[in-house]
Amino acid sequence: MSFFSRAIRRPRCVRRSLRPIHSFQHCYSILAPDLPSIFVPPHISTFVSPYPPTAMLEALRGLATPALLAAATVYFLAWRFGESRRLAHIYSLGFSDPVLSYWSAFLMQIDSKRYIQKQWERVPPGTKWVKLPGFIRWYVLPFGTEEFQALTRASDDIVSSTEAVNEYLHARHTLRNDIIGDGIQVPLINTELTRSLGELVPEVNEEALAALDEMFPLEGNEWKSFLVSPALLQIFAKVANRVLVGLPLCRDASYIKTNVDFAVNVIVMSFVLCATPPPLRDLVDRLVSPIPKKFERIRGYLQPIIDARRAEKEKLGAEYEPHPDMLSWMIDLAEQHGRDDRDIILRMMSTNFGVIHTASMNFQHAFYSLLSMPQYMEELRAEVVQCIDEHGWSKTAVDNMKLMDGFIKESQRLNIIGIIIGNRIATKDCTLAGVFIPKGTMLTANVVEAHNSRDFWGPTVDEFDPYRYIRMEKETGKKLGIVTTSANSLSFGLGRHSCPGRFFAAQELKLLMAHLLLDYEMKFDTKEQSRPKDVWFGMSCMPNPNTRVLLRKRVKA
Ligand code: HEM
Repeated sequence: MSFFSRAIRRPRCVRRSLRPIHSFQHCYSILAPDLPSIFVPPHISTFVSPYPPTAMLEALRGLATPALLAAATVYFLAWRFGESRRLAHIYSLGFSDPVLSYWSAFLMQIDSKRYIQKQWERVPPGTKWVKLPGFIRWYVLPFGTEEFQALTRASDDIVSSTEAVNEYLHARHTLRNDIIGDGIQVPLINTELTRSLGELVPEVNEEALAALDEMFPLEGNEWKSFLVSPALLQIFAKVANRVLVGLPLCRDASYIKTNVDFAVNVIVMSFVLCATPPPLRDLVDRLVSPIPKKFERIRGYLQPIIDARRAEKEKLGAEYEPHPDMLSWMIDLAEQHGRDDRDIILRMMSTNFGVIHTASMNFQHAFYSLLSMPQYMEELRAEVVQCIDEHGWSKTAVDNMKLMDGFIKESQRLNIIGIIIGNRIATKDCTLAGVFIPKGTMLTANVVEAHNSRDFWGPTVDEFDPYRYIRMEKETGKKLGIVTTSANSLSFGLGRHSCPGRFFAAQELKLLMAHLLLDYEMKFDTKEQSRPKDVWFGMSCMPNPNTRVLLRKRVKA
């Protein structure tokens, strides 16, 4: 009684603030009744809780039923309307249960490469498709060759790469795929750009030299330290824009920066929109997206050029010589399809998004592989010198750099930029390699397995061997270069939507590497001169953005 009265006499606010401590005391005494109350200071332990233990247990018991009911409802809804039930017939890499699969998704996010490797090893032989848990959805992957081929051969009206991009990049908002989602500009890369690669070598080469000089300025014979990632982004943006818009715009620092930033904006906005409930996405996009401003800036650069080229064409008539760049091809394309100038500018921005970061990341990986295996430098240099001596800076010379090709391809094999590649969404219920795939399923391929399969690559699968492809070409008689895509070479995706820009990309990667080898001495600017660890986030990986290298001008013999 005296305890009660003491407690009652305390002001209400004090009693309230003590509630958590009292609750803890009660739980503690229930869980460990024999232990002394070591966690509770003596002046507090003399108080009496306003909630006697039995009352609290009653309260908890009262809450238990609604909590259980709520959990059962969530579980039922997840099972009834979620993807898990529709994909129940497909083997799971982890828990298949609609709720427990989130635990698998969590484990997968922590170390996705190891997760998929370990789970893949456990798949029973004869399995056709498997599914990988994500936080947002399941990813369905072909397990065998027949299923992989079914995926690569499936037509666009069954599996859509555009719908997949619309989902994971929120491309309707970020890349304005609501306007340019028909992708009519993509064939220009396969046709006009790839056909012009030979003619473009002198220009690409000139731009590569100018961009390297600008981003890695050196004087005398001193070593100088550079942060690689931002420098390479600029270099690749400039080189690519030499063939996208030509001179002088490709050297305009502000235009280049706007395009590089735009790509980052697209990624950031795709995360923001992913976290936004679908009905609010339009609004959030309108309120926070920096992309419309980027569009206005790019329009400021491109519109005068578009106008000038049209005026020139009108003035010169039959004597007009079109500029050999993507902008000219896009202007013609827009004319054929009756599209306005906004359409052209959006397509140019979308192309820029696809060319800068991918090439820069692939090059960083190859560059860091070279710095960590300097034993290959002399052989690669010798090859470059021989090819240039024989053919000058030409397409033939670049094509003949076989060791360089193998080196970059081997770097792509072992340094992946994500564990899955080639996302497609099933646009209707369908059957692929004999298995039912429901509408809306995200299909994709396992890069980790493709690039590290001991069965395919043999016992040296874990070794970095740039001669691997030269040997394989001799043995099989099949061409096997950076640009070759197959079930075991997925860096450029798969099937009919594999990267059409890979021929240009291979050319620029090789040209830049050739110039670095000929004109620079190089090493890591790190303590042990070792390669900094790649950075993984979820299913994606990028070369360490803090990597610094030491460069100095190379004295040529
Ligand atoms: C090393 C550099 C590059 C890498 C690693 C790369 C990689 C990829 C990948 C993985 C895809 C998806 C393929 C699929 O879904 O199956 C893709 C698509 C695409 N890439 Fe690249 N790419 C690179 C450079 C380029 C360049 C330079 C261009 C343009 C000149 C380009 C234009 C495209 C286009 C337009 C698509 C979409 C194709 C379609 O939907 O049909 N890429 N790229």
